[in-house]
Amino acid sequence: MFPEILWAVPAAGLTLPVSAAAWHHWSPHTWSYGPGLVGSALRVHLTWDHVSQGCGLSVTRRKTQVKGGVRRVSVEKKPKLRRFRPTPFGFRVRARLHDGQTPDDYQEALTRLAHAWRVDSVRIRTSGPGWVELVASRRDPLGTVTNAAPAPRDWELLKVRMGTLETGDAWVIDFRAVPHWLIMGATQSGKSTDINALVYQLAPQPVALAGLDLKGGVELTPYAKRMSKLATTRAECTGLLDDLMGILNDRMNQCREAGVRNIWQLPDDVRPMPVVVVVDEVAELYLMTDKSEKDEIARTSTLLLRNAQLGRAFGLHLVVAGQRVGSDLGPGVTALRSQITGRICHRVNDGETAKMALGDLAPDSLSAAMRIPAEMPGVAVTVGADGRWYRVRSDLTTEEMAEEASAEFAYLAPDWDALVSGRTKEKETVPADNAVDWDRLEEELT
Ligand SMILES: Nc1ncnc2c1ncn2[C@@H]1O[C@H](COP(=O)(O)OP(=O)(O)OP(=O)(O)O)[C@@H](O)[C@H]1O
Repeated sequence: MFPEILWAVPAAGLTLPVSAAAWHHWSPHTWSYGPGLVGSALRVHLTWDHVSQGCGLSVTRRKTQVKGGVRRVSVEKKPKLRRFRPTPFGFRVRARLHDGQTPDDYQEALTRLAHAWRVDSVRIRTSGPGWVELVASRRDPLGTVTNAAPAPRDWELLKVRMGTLETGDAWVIDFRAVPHWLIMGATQSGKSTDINALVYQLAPQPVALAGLDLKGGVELTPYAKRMSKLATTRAECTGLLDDLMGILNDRMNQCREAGVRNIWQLPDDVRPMPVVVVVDEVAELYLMTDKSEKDEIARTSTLLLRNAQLGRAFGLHLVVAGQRVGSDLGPGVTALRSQITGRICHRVNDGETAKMALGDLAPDSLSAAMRIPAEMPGVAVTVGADGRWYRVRSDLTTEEMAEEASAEFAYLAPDWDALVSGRTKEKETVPADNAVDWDRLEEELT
């Protein structure tokens, strides 16, 4: 369709035939990223005809050919490529979908594309009506450790920057989009670092934090100052979950009376504070050491499930972490998993746990999860708001950072009893340097 033009590659002193379509995507900007990128651009555009055919992305169309007499012939039509752009690790490019194609067709072809383009990986970055944007990385963007940046003071409510996606974009957890998260991983795989990041970044926000830690509290006690409630025994866990059910019921009534479906539709001044509950080592909640615990476990399991089912609309969010979950822990675990749409699967020791974490939402991600190497802690496969899976690596948030943030923002932790009785949106105590709003006081007195 486009006339072939002769395009000189000055750096190599070569002259190559390049289509005008390809020329359209190159710019002096492309050159500035070096010969690697130019090589990739050449490879992608010059080989796109047969690569798209080989990857099953071309379609066969019937066409009338006039040459040597009018006749109908079949031609392979490749998808159009647009917007070739450099990225820190490679490039991204948009492909126009043929009629009848969906981004899933590209999802299936990603490994084939990576081999054809001689890159480490190709992933779908984003898609829209009729197009899909692919991002190709020449080396694994997750290979480097990034220390967490200081928590932003201009936080967005219930959003936490966890790390980096393999597309090079930020990996962000947004509890308002995905209310509950399951974090799975073997020991030393990076689960606690995720919880550190959550505590560190939620601490300055007007959010209540609570914890269930059946490892005797060793994991969450450092953050107790910022937590409104920390349960470390089975009885305390049941009590805390009972309290959450009470909060849930109050919020339901409040929403019903106001004629709204969720707390986010309530006016700012009456909207109750969101609560994020961290459950560490979830298997401990379900493991029975003797038969007398049976009823208590069943009760805990039901309460957790109810909170997961109803919490979304009423600002109750669960983060459930553990080394292992399997159906052998009882039907409650499988039911709980089905209520949790956010999944993070670090390196795991058994396929069953990976299946529990990802199998129902992204079965094609299992092999990627099973291949996470032990020498890359923090690397995980996640499924989030867009329903796609991504390889990710968390930023390194240390326990000290989270502990310091907990102490600094301890004054923001609402009193649990007040929260349960629905009396408070925020703890009445304020930091010393901000203890009295003198201007307001003066105004009120005069
Ligand atoms: N994103 C990351 N980049 C680099 N190192 C990391 C990352 N995440 C975790 N680590 C390191 O890996 C080690 C284990 O991390 P972490 O304690 O979070 O794992 P864990 O799964 O909670 O382990 P355990 O179950 O034994 O508590 C720590 O030394 C931590 O510093």
